[in-house]
Amino acid sequence: MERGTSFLFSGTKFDEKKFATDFARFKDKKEADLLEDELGLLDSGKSEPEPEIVAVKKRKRKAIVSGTVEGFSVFKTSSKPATVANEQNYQDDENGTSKEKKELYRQIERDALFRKKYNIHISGINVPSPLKNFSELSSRYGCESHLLHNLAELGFEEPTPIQRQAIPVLLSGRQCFACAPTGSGKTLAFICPMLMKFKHGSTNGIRGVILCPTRELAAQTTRECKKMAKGNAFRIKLMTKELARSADFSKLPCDILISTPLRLQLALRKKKISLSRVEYLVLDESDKLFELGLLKQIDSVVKACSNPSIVRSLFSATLPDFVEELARSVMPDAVRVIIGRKNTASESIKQKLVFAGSEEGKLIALRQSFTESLNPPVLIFVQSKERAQELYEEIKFDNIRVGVIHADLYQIQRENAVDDFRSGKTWVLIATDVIARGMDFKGVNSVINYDFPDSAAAYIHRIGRCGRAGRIGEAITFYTEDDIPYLRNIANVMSASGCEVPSWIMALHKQKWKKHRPRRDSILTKPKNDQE
Ligand SMILES: Nc1ncnc2c1ncn2[C@@H]1O[C@H](COP(=O)(O)OP(=O)(O)OP(=O)(O)O)[C@@H](O)[C@H]1O
Repeated sequence: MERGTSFLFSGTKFDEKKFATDFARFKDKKEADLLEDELGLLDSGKSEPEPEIVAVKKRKRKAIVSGTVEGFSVFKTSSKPATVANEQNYQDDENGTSKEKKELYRQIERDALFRKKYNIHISGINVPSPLKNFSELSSRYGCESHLLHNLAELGFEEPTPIQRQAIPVLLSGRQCFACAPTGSGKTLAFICPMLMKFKHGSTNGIRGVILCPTRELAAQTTRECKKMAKGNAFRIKLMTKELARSADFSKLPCDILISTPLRLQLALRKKKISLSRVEYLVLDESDKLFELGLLKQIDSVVKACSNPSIVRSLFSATLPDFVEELARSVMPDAVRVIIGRKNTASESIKQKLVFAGSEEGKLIALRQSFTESLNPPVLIFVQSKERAQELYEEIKFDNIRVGVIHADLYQIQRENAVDDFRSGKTWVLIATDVIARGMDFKGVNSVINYDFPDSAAAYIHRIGRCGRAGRIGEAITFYTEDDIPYLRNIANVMSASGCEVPSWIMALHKQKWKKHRPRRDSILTKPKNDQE
């Protein structure tokens, strides 16, 4: 094993005393304070030149997922870009005077420079200017004052790059697919235009739907949406199991519904919900939602959202070619917004690979780092529910406040695991990929990939639980002999985000990656019955 695994947890000695201080830090530090710390976010982007109004590049791409997806044809009916009264139109005006034309070109130039500064790359015609600041929400779009007040209360002083561009795009009634690094504020980028467009709560049926791949993420997004809507009588509902099974939405006022695809599909089957008035549909973590297991559910939701002027958007930190291809084919006029480079990890995360030799080696390395130094909160990812439980059983008596979360737990246990970790009651959370996407735990210092991730996207999302909103984070990935063929794939992500990778790893062949989940020896050091 590599010497000194514990150096990876740069920081404090792991003893009871230290626990007390840090525990207080997690518990007592108010969210607003934390957010204030996070405002360095905007200066981090490196510019990469790209022409401003770019025709869709003709690229050789991989074949799209086979099989037709009926509901997606619905996209085609509503993809005409809306005319925006309040927005500059870049199209050449035949009758325009040369003075007006000159001003238009100047504006295009100013926008191009501004986008370059914030590493914003766009494709599409007539893309609205990015936001210079949040007050433009009211000067350009007539944003209600309570919304600006809520932004200020949350400590959001400046829009992040994705917010600067995606908000005007969606407010202009344009469909959009957006890719921006983990922790870069995508949630607000799709919530804000919805709340602005809806203005007030109404009893006319559901107007906005946000789909998230997991219940935990749906619950978090609901909470964020409510925070932003504070002071206005919006009905923002999380689709719970009970609501999906028995609620009659014709009698249940709801403006914005946040759900997993499965629960919404269940409710649609019961025929107690209508999505025909939905004006905004967001597919968050869209590449995950487009995986084969969820595609049918997504399809039935898309079909049910039959309003011809609906605005659909796709958001994720990873946008594989097949998703982009699918999105392009069904939303031909959509604006594409990419922040930085596609499919890269956040640059504020220090990433390391550690050879652990064997399963036993991993456990020794983990224990060693716990006893020598630990900088909680720490998230540990493993490849299966069984292994999550095993690792939990192994370290729960190690004088560490540890929790576990995976899909085999009851809903209440999952909720408690998340709440305990958020509040600082637990310091280490062992998890499967169920919380790898979208979860925003404030101040996670380290992510440990105890088991090698099964794809480059999984890696990017897992480690993206730290280093959020401009903070720094540390990601450690254990590997064994079984994982070596896939090292290069992770190494590429690491080097693309500026981390050093040993040259022998960069010299390895890139393996074609099919979900890498090798059979691994049990983590348990004692037979199951001997574990208390
Ligand atoms: N304008 C802003 N200024 C400061 N902080 C912000 C701003 N917008 C969002 N944040 C904060 O940044 C953090 C990350 O935001 P968010 O969860 O939306 O990231 P994300 O891009 O969706 O990440 P992921 O890809 O992991 O889902 C949150 O804590 C959020 O409150």
